[in-house]
Amino acid sequence: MRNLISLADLTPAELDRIVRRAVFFGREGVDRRSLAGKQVGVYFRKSSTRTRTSFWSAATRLGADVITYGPNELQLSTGETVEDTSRVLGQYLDALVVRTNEDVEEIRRLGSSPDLAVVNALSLDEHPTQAIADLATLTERFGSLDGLHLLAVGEGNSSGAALALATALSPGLRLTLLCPSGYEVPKDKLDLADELAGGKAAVTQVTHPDEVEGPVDAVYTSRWQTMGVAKANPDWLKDFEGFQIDDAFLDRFGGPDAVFLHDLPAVRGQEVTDEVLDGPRSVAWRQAYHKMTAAMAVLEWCVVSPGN
Ligand SMILES: NC(=O)NCCC[C@H](N)C(=O)O
Repeated sequence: MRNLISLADLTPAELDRIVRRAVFFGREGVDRRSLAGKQVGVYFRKSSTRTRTSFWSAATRLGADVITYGPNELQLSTGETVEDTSRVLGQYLDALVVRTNEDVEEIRRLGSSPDLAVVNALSLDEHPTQAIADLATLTERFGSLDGLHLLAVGEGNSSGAALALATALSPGLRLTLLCPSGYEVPKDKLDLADELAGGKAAVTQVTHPDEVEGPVDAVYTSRWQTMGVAKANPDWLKDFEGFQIDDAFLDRFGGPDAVFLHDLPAVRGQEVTDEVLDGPRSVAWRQAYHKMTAAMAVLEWCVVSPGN
């Protein structure tokens, strides 16, 4: 059993293997039995459309049985400790997939039982399985991550932080984060990315579009209002002027084969226009599909770890 709580816990080879496995599922089909007889819990304390359903579907397609818990269904909500919860659930389950409003360190406590593999399906500060789906989408599209330049635009949220760590672990991939001033990916995550890459992560953060050094192969955005993160400034939308991805933005930074990614859900007409999200350069819907192949790859890696 092993946890997948932060990408920072992985080696470059491990991340590469999980991403390749997700691409493999996308190519060869998603009905496998490698988790037959296993039990997977899915515990979501926040809203979810893609991640919860894709993990459930992934576990079922791999042959596991699934039990799901809403925000108030475990005794955690009546005061049982996280460690006691982990110790008990580890006797029934092989894996627990968790989405919470806490940070990575809180999920680590839930992963304290050696008998339970805990998967971070979004914490306040990192969204590792999203980044795995994102890298699988890019690998499938371009054949390799080597030499790609990804531009991630908008609020520097958990998806942006995960992309920074994933980039640090993916030699040849370059990431530019374009976040309005005051909404950047936190410095501790960028420092961690640097540390992972031996002091030279190919990650740059800028706060104005004029500072982006293109061209880029992919433009990524995320909903500007991150779940559970209230903005101090009631006029915050003004801070995001010039950050909407429309065709002109894609033309300005992207080369002819550039693609558009979005972790979804989208607020159409805000961070992205319909023409881009539904247009020929969008791989956002395939990216959503890869949430499931990534979930399969992660569950296998955590619970059974087959060689391919
Ligand atoms: N694909 C997803 O997992 N979407 C959920 C929202 C992610 C976004 N980064 C947020 O926290 O608001």
